[in-house]
Amino acid sequence: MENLNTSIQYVKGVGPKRAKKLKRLNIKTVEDMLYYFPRTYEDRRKLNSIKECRNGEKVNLKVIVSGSPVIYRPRRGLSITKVPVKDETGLAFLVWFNQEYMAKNFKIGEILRVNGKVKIAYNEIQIQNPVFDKNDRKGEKVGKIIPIYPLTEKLSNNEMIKIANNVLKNYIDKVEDCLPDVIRKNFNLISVNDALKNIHFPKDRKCYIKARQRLVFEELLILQLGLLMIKENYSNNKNGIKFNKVDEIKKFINTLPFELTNAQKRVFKEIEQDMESDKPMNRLVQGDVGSGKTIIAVLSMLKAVMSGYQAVMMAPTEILATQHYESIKEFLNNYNIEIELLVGSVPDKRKKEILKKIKEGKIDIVVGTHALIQDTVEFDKLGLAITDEQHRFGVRQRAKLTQKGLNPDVLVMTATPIPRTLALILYGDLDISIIDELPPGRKKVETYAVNSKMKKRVYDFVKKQIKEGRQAYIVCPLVEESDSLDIKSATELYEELSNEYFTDLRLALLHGKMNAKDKDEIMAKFKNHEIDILISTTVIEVGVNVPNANIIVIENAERFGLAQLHQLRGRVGRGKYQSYCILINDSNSKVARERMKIMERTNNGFVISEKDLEIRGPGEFFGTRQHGIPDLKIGNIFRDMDMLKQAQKLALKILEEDRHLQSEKYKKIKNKIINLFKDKIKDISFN
Ligand SMILES: Nc1ncnc2c1ncn2[C@@H]1O[C@H](COP(=O)(O)OP(=O)(O)OP(=O)(O)O)[C@@H](O)[C@H]1O
Repeated sequence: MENLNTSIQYVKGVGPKRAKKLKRLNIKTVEDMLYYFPRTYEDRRKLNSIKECRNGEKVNLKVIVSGSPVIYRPRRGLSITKVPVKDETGLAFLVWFNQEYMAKNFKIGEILRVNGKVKIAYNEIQIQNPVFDKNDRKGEKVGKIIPIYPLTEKLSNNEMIKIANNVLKNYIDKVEDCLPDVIRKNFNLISVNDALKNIHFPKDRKCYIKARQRLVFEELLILQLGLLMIKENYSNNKNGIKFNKVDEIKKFINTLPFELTNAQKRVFKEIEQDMESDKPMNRLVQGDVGSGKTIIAVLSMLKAVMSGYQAVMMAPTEILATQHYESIKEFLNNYNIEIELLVGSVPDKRKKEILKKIKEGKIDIVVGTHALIQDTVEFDKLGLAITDEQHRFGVRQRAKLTQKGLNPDVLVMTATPIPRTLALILYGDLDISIIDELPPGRKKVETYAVNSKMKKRVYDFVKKQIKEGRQAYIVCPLVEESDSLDIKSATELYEELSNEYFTDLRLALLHGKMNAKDKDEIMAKFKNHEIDILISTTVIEVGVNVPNANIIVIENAERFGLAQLHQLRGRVGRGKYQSYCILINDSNSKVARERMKIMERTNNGFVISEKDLEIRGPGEFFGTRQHGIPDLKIGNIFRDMDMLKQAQKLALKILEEDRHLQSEKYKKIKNKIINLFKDKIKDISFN
């Protein structure tokens, strides 16, 4: 049973107790440990001298034990063990607290390599709780680069180092390279064995970089291949629905109050072709804020319903689902089409009725939130599933919705433009359509970044706009990670503004913790212009459409990422009025200043997302986790962009040559792909 699937428990130095703790880190087998990478490293190669010791710094010393260990017990419950040591430059003490057994470890004259933090106390140089190697041998702890692992309770880094060491010693030869030799050669990658050894215990920086490169490349290639294979698998499945050519659609388009933009026409054509083919559609529609995605969804649903199927649309929030529901109803009010809204706040009795009707096929179009993916929702004949993602659903949730029909067509909509390279990873399983044109007549939202000293002037400006008949949003500061604090700050701002600046105007407060009915009511009032200023947390961030609102003030704008600012700004500039976005911020940080400048300069979401990638640290707003793609262990889709591009190219080439990875040389990589995706999506058959 000596293979990589061997339970970690049986590795030397582990045992059942440690195995339990390792399980918390998701390390169950030898292989898991091999692929459990250090989070960082500490370079303990350079030796210091005692003379160089500065308070608070970490040092590596080579010393000789110069006297007998002494134990002090200054008070009950505290013992101090001190071992005097020296080198040519001075004298120091190794110090441990409540570890009297340490005293037995040392003999006078013994040579040690020691690593620890310096504490200068009572005129003594102390190294407190140090780690050490004996006999002047470069051992496990001092004299080399030491890996620092992500840890869990009661499991120390030293224990992890030992385990990693044992695993490498006993199993590294069993690891087979999943990358064929030609790929390794072409991309100048080291063997997996060397890479694993050096990622845990790098000899030097160069070895580390080589190791990381190899492992990142492998990881990105596997991910990209997997996503492409899922897409291929899906689109080659001939058992999709063949929707009818529906002439009525043309008539319907002619009755719209506006003409479709060329981009909308092109994208809908792509959708129509997909829908009419016998393969299931799996398409992403990316469009900048306000580019008119809703009508595309409406047209697609109309086509599905006219072909005798049901359609469903899932949105990330109740406000948005309600809004979609209302606009779909309005667009389709001349047709005899049953449309229903299914969200968490629908009362149980009503919900039951709706569910029954959906199952019996009496409802044609259902719009809703997550409530839609519950098991109780069953369709009679689901033909089209649309998700309005705004970065909130993942592959799995999408799959859950899709499984409610028999290979229904799938349309994913997103308003967060993403550079193509990233879209290929985040939405690698989808075909992509882009609405890269705004409806005519839209004016650029004028954007100004100001500091909070200007607030009064900003509010005066808001007042002026409202006097002219417009409406405004004021977005509250984002409070870190805490809903309740968010609400507190929103409530305070609301009170301050109602009592001080806008005493004669109609204000309302909107935040995520309000119940759905209240939220809907406020949104409805705002839409009907019964409210002048909506003070809100970021719940309005996505998709809200009130064309008469022409000004948005964002407080503490520096706390938002660029994509989010762009989304928020997208709430205005949706009608015929010149619109304004005021970013209030007092931050002096370079990144914040740069963000504000970009916002002032451009209204184009695609440009903004490219810039965002350039200036921002990785992973700030679109954590891959949200997308449901497997977590990356070592690669970083932002920092490793170059490698990502290479891996993407290679993946396409490999699949061109061998669509199902059937040849012997890809067998190992195929197994890795299947393994990686197995818990993510059910029923993927890589035949
Ligand atoms: N071709 C068009 N010409 C004029 N107006 C249009 C056109 N297409 C859509 N609109 C209108 O533009 C507004 C924005 O459209 P929609 O709400 O679909 O945007 P969106 O793409 O969903 O944006 P967001 O992601 O910001 O919600 C709506 O009021 C819609 O009726």
